[in-house]
Amino acid sequence: MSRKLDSPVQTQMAVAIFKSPIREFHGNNKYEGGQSTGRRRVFVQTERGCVLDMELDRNDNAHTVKRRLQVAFNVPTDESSLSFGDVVLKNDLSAVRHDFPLLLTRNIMHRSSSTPCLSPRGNDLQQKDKSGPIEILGQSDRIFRVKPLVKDIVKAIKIGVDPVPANGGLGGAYYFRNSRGEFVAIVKPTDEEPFAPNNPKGFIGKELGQPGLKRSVRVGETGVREVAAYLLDFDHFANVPPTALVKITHSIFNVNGVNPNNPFKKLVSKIASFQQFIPHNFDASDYGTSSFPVASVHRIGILDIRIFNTDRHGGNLLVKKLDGSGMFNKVELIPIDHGLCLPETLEDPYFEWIHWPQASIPFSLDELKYIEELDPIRDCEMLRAELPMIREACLRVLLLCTIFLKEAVASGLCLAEIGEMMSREFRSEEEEPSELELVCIEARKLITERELPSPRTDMGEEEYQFDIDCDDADLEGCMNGVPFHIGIGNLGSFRNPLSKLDESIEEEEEAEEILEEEAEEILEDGAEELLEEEEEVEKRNVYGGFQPLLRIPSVSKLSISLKDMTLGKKTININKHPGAKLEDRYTTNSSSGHRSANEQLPASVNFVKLGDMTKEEWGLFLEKFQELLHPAFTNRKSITLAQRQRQRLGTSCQF
Ligand SMILES: Nc1ncnc2c1ncn2[C@@H]1O[C@H](COP(=O)(O)OP(=O)(O)OP(=O)(O)O)[C@@H](O)[C@H]1O
Repeated sequence: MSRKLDSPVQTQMAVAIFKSPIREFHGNNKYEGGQSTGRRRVFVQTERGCVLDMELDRNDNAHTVKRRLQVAFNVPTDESSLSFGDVVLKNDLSAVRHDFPLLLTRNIMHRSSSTPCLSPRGNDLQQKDKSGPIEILGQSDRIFRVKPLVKDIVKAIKIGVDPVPANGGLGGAYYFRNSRGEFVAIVKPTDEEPFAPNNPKGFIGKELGQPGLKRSVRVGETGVREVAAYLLDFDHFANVPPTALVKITHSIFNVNGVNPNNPFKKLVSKIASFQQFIPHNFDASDYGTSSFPVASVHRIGILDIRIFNTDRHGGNLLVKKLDGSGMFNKVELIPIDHGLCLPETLEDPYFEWIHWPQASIPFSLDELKYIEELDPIRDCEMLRAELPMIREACLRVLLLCTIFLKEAVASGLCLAEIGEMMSREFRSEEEEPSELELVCIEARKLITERELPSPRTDMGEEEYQFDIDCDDADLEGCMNGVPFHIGIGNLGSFRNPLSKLDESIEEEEEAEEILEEEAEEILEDGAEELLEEEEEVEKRNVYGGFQPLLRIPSVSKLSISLKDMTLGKKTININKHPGAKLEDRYTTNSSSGHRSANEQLPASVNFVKLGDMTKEEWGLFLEKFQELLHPAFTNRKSITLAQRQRQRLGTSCQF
């Protein structure tokens, strides 16, 4: 049963501070070392974006915190969940770190539009935020570059220099200015991302924590990725502008349901990414790419590969003329907008640079040294320390891609080749796994075989749900002039792993829906145990749900192999146009101007999951993955060679 909550307008009056037991705070210093004393300040963010400051002490547990939040939101403790990154807080709060946001959600996941949402109640809760207008979350040394910017902006706000909304992009973004009126930072609130509840551009329909524009990046979690990209850009190698997560309070921010032109618009607090504004002349989609320095393209490419960037389109590369005279050879590139990197599962990355000539030029010595010195384990530890809410699945992607980069470079591959091996191909509207994904599929198959020593006897024929049209014989053929052989003879009728994995997502979703419906009914009767089941669903969301029965056909030769074959009958329609800016991929098609998330989200396919493996399986998987890389790279080199030979032959034939 849902309790009556406040009106949508009140709902959106984000409140930062109210009286005890959720207290006021005035800066960070007194909490330094708070973790060791058990006293911590946290920001509780609701699924609709409201932000509340709260102090935890050593005696607090999830229940006591929820009880306090019950006072604020009038939602019973057994109807809400509190999470910190991957961790759904049941009792122990030791995972929670000082100064970081917790997410408060209601347990019933699918609500009708009339269902009220978590909202602070009562006028006494509004507008009592005495903390600074901008507070940097975390105390990392690495964000020292952001501090002076914050100071400048706070000064400017005090004398009435207001921020300006940015027009570009799908999400809400605001340019904050200094006292001279110059742009100093761009701020992107997490609840204004595409499809988030307070998106100002009409892309709404989801709540924080749900799958977002890309299913593998949850709504509200792009900001943490922006910061991760900056932190991973050691020595400012790729030139990512300094970025931090902040809690920021201003009346400019969008709250759907509140008239933006209301002169009495209230202050609202948001959790947002805060990035230094870099003056620039163009973006890469407006400018001749031949003038881009090879080193800049390589450095940005190296970063994109490490972080598995799914959104490196031309608009996300700012171009700054260095000489001011328009001489083409003097430009600097600034990579921005890393909100869609480090997805929770592998999908199709997008690398605008992939066909630029610079990407085919071999790496320089200093680039090779930088890559050689990358230590993905250290990178993961650093991110866990600096951004403790980052999800483990994202860190697995970072680890995997860094290993892939290092091994590829050691095998002599150039940037373009590495990018191509990570990218999927589209053939007649069907999306096929990348070579990287094929290696992962094979590695998973090998570890699954280890777990199930005699698959032929363990698995009945009925478990093979998706047969493909394929003779009971090995496949041989020739692709790009390179002969290939795929050994499938032993398996007979085998199940298409790609279809299976896709199907399993649908099954999982159906199962989830049923669970949620049941949960709704039983919750009405106040049944406690379903909450736990719901948390299990949440966990399965996080880890993807391990499927021990997942069987992959025996593919003896990688890469060339599956990549150039259609393995199943299942057609996956991908509604996207690689290369387009995100905003161009989504168009308004409803008269209200609001785009429903479910209407607009493209179908996406997941060929291989990483987050669902246990620690032990993950270790084994990485071992197999590395073993399989060498043949995959050798194969890629022979394809490149064959292509070059064909090109040469083609050229000579013209004469
Ligand atoms: N650090 C920066 N310095 C200067 N301008 C910036 C910076 N970051 C973003 N911008 C500008 O703000 C615009 C919107 O930012 P951004 O692309 O990051 O938003 P978005 O909503 O995530 O976009 P998209 O829909 O393309 O993913 C950009 O097109 C760019 O012009």
